[in-house]
Amino acid sequence: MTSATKVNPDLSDERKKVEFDVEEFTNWYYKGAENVAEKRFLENFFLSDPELEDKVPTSYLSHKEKYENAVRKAVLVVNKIKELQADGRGGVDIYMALLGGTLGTAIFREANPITVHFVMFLPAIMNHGTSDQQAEWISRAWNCNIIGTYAQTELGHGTYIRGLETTATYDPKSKEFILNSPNLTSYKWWPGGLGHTTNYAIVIAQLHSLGKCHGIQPFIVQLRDEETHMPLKGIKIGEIGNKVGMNTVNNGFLAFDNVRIPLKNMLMKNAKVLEDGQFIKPKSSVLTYGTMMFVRVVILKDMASYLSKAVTIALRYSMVRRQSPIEPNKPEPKIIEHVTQQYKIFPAIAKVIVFKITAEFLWDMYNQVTHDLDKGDLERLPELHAISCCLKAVCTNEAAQAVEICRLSTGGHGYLNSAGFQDIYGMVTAAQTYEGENTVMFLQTARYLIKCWEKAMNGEKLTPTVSYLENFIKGRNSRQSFQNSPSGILKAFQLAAAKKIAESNKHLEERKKYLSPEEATNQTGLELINASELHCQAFLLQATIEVLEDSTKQTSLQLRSVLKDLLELYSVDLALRYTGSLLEFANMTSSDIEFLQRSLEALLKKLRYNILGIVDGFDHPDQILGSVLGTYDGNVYENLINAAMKSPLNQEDVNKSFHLYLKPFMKSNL
Ligand SMILES: CCCCCCCCCCCCCCCCCCCCCC(=O)SCCNC(=O)CCNC(=O)[C@H](O)C(C)(C)COP(=O)(O)OP(=O)(O)OC[C@H]1O[C@@H](n2cnc3c(N)ncnc32)[C@H](O)[C@@H]1OP(=O)(O)O
Ligand SMILES: Cc1cc2nc3c(=O)[nH]c(=O)nc-3n(C[C@H](O)[C@H](O)[C@H](O)COP(=O)(O)OP(=O)(O)OC[C@H]3O[C@@H](n4cnc5c(N)ncnc54)[C@H](O)[C@@H]3O)c2cc1C
Repeated sequence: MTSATKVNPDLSDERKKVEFDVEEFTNWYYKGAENVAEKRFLENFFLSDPELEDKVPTSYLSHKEKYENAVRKAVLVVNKIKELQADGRGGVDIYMALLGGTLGTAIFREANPITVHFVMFLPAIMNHGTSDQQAEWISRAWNCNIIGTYAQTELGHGTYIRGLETTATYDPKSKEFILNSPNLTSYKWWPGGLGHTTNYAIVIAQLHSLGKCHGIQPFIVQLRDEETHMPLKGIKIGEIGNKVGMNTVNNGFLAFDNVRIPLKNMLMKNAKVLEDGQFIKPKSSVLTYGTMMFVRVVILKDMASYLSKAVTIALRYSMVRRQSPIEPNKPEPKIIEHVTQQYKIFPAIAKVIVFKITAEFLWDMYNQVTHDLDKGDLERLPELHAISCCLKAVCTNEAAQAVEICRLSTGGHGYLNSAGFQDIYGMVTAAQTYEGENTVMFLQTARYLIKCWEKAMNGEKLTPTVSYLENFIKGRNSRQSFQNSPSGILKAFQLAAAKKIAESNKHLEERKKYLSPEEATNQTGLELINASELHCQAFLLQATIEVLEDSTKQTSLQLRSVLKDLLELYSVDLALRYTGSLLEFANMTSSDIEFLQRSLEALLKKLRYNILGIVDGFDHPDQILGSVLGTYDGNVYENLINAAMKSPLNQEDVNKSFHLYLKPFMKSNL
């Protein structure tokens, strides 16, 4: 991955000090040399296409130009994917790479305007459609003959989906549903691509039949004419305006005025309406929520890749930027020599690996559970729901925080759009809200944990992600002293999570004596969130310990040792961030904290000369990073001035505003 330009000697010197084989790490990280070759092939295939390159940085485009440029590219990208598939190449992974991920964001800078078509519209038809409905819609959608979105959230309700107000009323005479938006708060609001891109949508609406409401159900609805793209009769549609980030996505609003759709357009794999209007209940009412779960699982993978870009930029920059002598009369060091700077970046690098490992773990679990669901087995659905909710919350919260710290670690230059952090942050922080606001996600997990606690107290067997509660109840682990090792810290977190769940449950039960169960839950919300977060942190650490142990058996000693250091750094940092809970619940003492602090400092020192190999090993070409501060050659000052010269204002020496406003203003006092 060498650059044609001369590499900044500060960075090439650093590379000489890396003790392990960077390519070996890359192959380990992407699970095999074949995957790395495929990744590089795809990156080259897409990024070498001049049509996908921006002549002017997209941040200088207007809102409308940004959107139009993104749609142009989306079409090119899908056509290129089809080209690859015609050559017998690629499956779902290509979509993963291009709809989100690092390659997709390199092309779009913000996001792909048709991501929701692939990530929600299509999966919703697959998950909720009968085989007849799949036969009718899937191939048209897959070939993009129709483009759809997932219209669930409304102006008035996003979280509490049982409160959605759009209605779909069945008319047995015409065998049609009539869709209506009874008031302003029932307008659909936020669906990706809804504004001007899509012509179909999965609409989540309250089903009414034979005078009764049967709760929310998914309907497939045509919104625009397939030829003219004009909104169909009774449909009011538009875009909701520009946002913190993801401005290429064209999130929209939508209202219905007596829009009729045929009976067969309700997705009926789970619940059904018969021709006479009779409603057949689904096996489980939560099956309607399946599409959301799929996206929560996918989000985790994306967090690891977005964060891997941010840390690469921050670390490379820190190895060429020199500022502030540490010893008087000595030259200014690379800013990475300031220990506080190391602490801003190294733990975030460890997080990339932890999030990626856990995302893969969760992906396998998701596939297993959906396979079971297809056979009618719902047993592990609550567990998957619970773990995916808290992981989505912890990983998006921590990624957003870490990206912001990376930006701050690059000082003033990080505030420039050309540094690349703004686009990454825009993507990551959006995920804190979409697909379930994070506080609400923590509360969903807590609801499950409390149930598990009650089961464990009754001696019932628990599923693997919560089995540590059984150990706690049987008295195992509870009297152990705190141990400063990844597995010791894991035990401490499991103990803290178990005790916090127990304590929350105790307070919940106390409150239930004088409050309704729901209000008691509300009053206990702060503790429940805390319990959920501890549970999630324990899970992240456990999954990483297990996977690292297994997957590094075949690696070189040098690589294994660096990965072990990173795991230790991750766990020590985690323990230090949660001292409050560990002191309260996990037999930690103040001397343990002192020891952890020293371990942290020692680990930063130990990793100092190997850490560049890790970010180089993430293998992001400059185009993927999209940052003047993170290029492989480290020539940041040349990059900064070159990027500044691309500003439209720098294309002329004098701007017309001088003659129009400044000059008359400045001369007016004469
Ligand atoms: C096909 C191939 C294609 C190839 C593709 C290849 C892949 C390519 C990938 C490329 C990368 C792309 C990157 C991503 C970009 C994304 C774009 C952005 C998209 C953003 C989209 C959105 O933003 S779209 C809207 C999401 N909007 C929410 O997310 C609402 C949250 N709000 C709730 O989710 C509920 O409203 C809430 C709170 C549960 C209360 O609902 P409620 O009141 O009914 O629930 P209760 O609390 O009473 O819970 C009742 C019982 O349901 C249980 N349960 C609840 N949910 C469950 C569930 N999901 N599964 C199972 N069980 C569930 C619960 O555990 C209870 O169980 P129990 O009774 O046994 O305890
Ligand atoms: C970039 C982006 C893309 C999106 N794409 C789509 C899409 O394609 N399709 C779609 O349908 N939707 C989409 N959404 C909408 C998104 O799913 C919702 O915004 C999200 O679910 C949060 O709902 P809300 O906006 O109603 O927030 P609210 O629920 O109003 O949250 C506001 C505050 O209230 C708190 N709160 C709410 N309920 C509770 C509770 N029970 N307990 C404790 N606190 C609570 C929250 O924690 C938060 O602090 C998108 C949103 C964004 C930002």
